[in-house]
Formats: sequence, C-alpha cells, structure tokens
Amino acid sequence: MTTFKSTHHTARKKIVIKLGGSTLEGLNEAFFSNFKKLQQQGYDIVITHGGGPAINRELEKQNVTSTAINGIRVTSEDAIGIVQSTLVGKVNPGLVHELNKASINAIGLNGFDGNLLESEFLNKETYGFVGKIKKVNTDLLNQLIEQNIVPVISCIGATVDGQALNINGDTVASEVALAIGAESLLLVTDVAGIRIEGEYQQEATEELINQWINEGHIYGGMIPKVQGALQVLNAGIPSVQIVNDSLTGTTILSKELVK
Ligand SMILES: Nc1ncnc2c1ncn2[C@@H]1O[C@H](COP(=O)(O)OP(=O)(O)O)[C@@H](O)[C@H]1O
Ligand SMILES: CC(=O)N[C@@H](CCC(=O)OP(=O)(O)O)C(=O)O
Repeated sequence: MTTFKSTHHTARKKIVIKLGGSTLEGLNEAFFSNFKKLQQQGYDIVITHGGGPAINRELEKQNVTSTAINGIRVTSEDAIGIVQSTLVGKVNPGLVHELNKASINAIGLNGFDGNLLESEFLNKETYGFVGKIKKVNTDLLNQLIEQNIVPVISCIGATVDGQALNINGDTVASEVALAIGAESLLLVTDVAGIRIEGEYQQEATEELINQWINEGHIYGGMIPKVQGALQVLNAGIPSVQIVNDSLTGTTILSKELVK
C-alpha cells in the first residue's frame, strides 16, 4: 500500500510571537532555544514587536511629550515621525540582527512594505496619529513563511494616502494572529504573566480579566495585551499566553476550554 504524504495540502501551524519593547534590550538564550524548538516542532513563526522604551527615550531627547490612555499612546504630529523612525529605523533592524545572529532567517517589515498593514485613523481627535488595522496582507506573510523566512513586523500602519500611523504592538500582534489563522499567540513581555496582588496567575479567563481591569489590578501596558488576547480568543484561537522571554507566564483560555 502506498501512503501519500503531502505538506502542500496540510495547513501549516503558525504562531505569532510579539516581543514587547521591554524585552528587546536583551533577549536571553532561553528565548532563542525555545524559538528554535518551536520551529523544529513544525511551527511557522511570525514576529511582531513594540518598542515603547526606545520611543520614550527618543521623544524625551527631542522634547516631545506624550500621554497614554489605557496603554495606547496619544500620538501628536511631532511624535509620529519619531515613533516611525525609532521603530522602523532602529528597533526593527536591531531585532532582525539579533535573530540573524542566532541563525534565524529573519526579514524586517513595517505596515508600508507590500501594503502589509493597511490602516486608518483610530480616532484622530482622541488619539492623534494612531491607527487601526483594516487589512493585513496575509499573502505576503504566507509567501515568506513558506520559504522559512521569519517576518519581523514593526507596529507602524499605513493609510491609503501613505500616512504612517502608530499602532500598539499588542494590537498588531492580535490582528496578525487573527488574519493568518495562527494556532497560538505569545505576548512576550518583562513580567512572567498577569500578576494579581503579588501572585502570578497561571491561567485566566475572560471573566476574571474583566474583573481585574475593573478592580484596577490590570492597568497600563497590560491592558492592550489582555484586550488583544480576548479578541483573539473570541475569534476562535484556543489560547493566548502572556510570558517573559523564557516563555513562562499566564495562559488565557477561551470559555470552551475552561469548562
Ligand atoms: N496585573 C498585571 N500584571 C503584570 N503586569 C502588569 C499588570 N498590570 C499592569 N502591568 C504592567 O504591564 C507591564 C507590561 O506592559 P508593557 O510595559 O507595555 O510591556 P511591553 O513593552 O512588553 O508591551 C508590566 O511591566 C507591568 O508594569
Ligand atoms: C499606539 C501605541 O500605543 N503605540 C505604541 C507602539 C510601541 C509598542 O506597543 O511598544 P511596547 O510593545 O513596548 O508596548 C507606543 O507608541 O508605545
């Protein structure tokens, strides 16, 4: 009997890994070895990244102030240029270099490249030059991962008119995970998951997360993470993890899995 085995007809397993700006200034060895293990297990990986601390430093240097609403940076006309040049010009190539150095075949992209992140203003009056994603060019990402190239996406969106917009890195990660039908989303940050009253949580549900936000136990930069996580879970991706760079942390589960 002949057994036919074809990789062409099986859907590839995909993971989106988001690297928070807080982790980019020194990813540890465990990160790279875990990354390679995932690749060996047959996962195609797409990386997205933030760069909050680098943006803060650059804004400060140039005397531009900014505020945040629930973890989203209100981005003025002065700020958007600095955000774009920091993410696309510095943070992205720095990360691509680190990956390539670790023998991971990485290529840097932002929302302009191949119309990767077609975006529009989220709400110009409230947030200024902040975007929300209308469409992700999944064909481009699929073509790259099929050739074993790891796309490394910085969180800059582009309008049809060519205006750059700042998008929170966690939001980009969630949207990309949804668009490519990822099996899993890992949000890598500087804490080993969600901490409530001093205790790291191994698991969380939508109900608990909403309660923790209302009680103020989840705040600031953790808010776009859990909101992105819930959006992704509600769209059918079974689990999202908020982890440190050793990939240890909280798994947020969909209702179906908790039952
Ligand atoms: N309940 C919580 N558990 C853990 N961290 C929290 C929580 N609420 C808010 N945070 C904050 O969120 C931060 C992570 O978000 P952020 O600084 O935006 O990271 P990143 O740059 O990785 O996106 C943590 O360092 C912590 O200060
Ligand atoms: C709109 C918005 O909030 N944009 C973020 C983009 C960078 C980011 O998300 O960086 P982290 O992953 O380090 O948090 C910002 O300006 O900080």
